[in-house]
Amino acid sequence: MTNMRPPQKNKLLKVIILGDGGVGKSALLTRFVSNRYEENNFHTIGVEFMNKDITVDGENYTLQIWDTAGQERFRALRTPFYRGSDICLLCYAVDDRDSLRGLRLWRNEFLNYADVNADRFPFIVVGNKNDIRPDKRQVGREDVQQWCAEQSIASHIETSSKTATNVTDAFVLGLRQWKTMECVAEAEQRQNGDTIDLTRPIRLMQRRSCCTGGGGSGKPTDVVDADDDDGQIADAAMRSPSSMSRHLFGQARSSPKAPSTNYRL
Ligand SMILES: Nc1nc2c(ncn2[C@@H]2O[C@H](COP(=O)(O)OP(=O)(O)OP(=O)(O)O)[C@@H](O)[C@H]2O)c(=O)[nH]1
Repeated sequence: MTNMRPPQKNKLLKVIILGDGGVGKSALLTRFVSNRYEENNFHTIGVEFMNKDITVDGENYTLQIWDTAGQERFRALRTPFYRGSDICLLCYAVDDRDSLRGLRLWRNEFLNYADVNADRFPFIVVGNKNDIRPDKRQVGREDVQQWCAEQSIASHIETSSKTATNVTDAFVLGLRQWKTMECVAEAEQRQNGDTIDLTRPIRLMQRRSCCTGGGGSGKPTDVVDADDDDGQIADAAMRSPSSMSRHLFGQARSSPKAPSTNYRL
């Protein structure tokens, strides 16, 4: 007989990346999951996702990250996939002022289709391409801080998929914000008497309490500890076991990033 506990499954969180076409959403995903960067990317058509295992503050997570098409003409292809998101990265490029302005529309589109409480949802504003020459920069940190304050968004980070700066940190920031909000929601639930939402049975079963200790024996790709703050730091899909392959929804594209498995609607 043994006292060993069975290995705990990773918590599965759905992360969605939104923003104008060309700000670098696909590059961010590729850098985070595969640690690769390609200079010439094709526009995403529809949506696609990749999974990535990560350990943060001693807890194991599988992030299912959805990259969406930024071009307006693909709106109908991407919006059905907003539901069930746990974290949203709102992405702009620091050399494109309009892409920051556009985030208000992206946030509204997400709120419309994801049906979440705007005040209780972890939005992270990500300013990509911060490797560009200073004279090319169109968005200063003060501009973003002001924008975030107006939209009541607490978290902002600048990244570069090209130089791999802060890319993991952006996802970890989202994860920590999600965890904070879950803890607040759980505390409120306890105060108001436990209420079980029977409309979300699968997701409830997938999660352990966010306030309990970590552990688990998954095979994390990245490990981030609590102290690392300053350092480099559609339901069928949710059940996908793959952690590295890229899955396409909508039309496939002729891209060097073609996935090993394609799903088409
Ligand atoms: N300098 C620089 N260029 C980047 C960076 N990330 C992406 N790019 C470039 O920006 C272009 C667009 O990148 P994508 O990742 O395809 O942009 P996207 O937001 O996914 O675009 P859509 O698929 O149309 O929504 C590509 O040519 C990339 O090489 C970065 O961090 N720095």
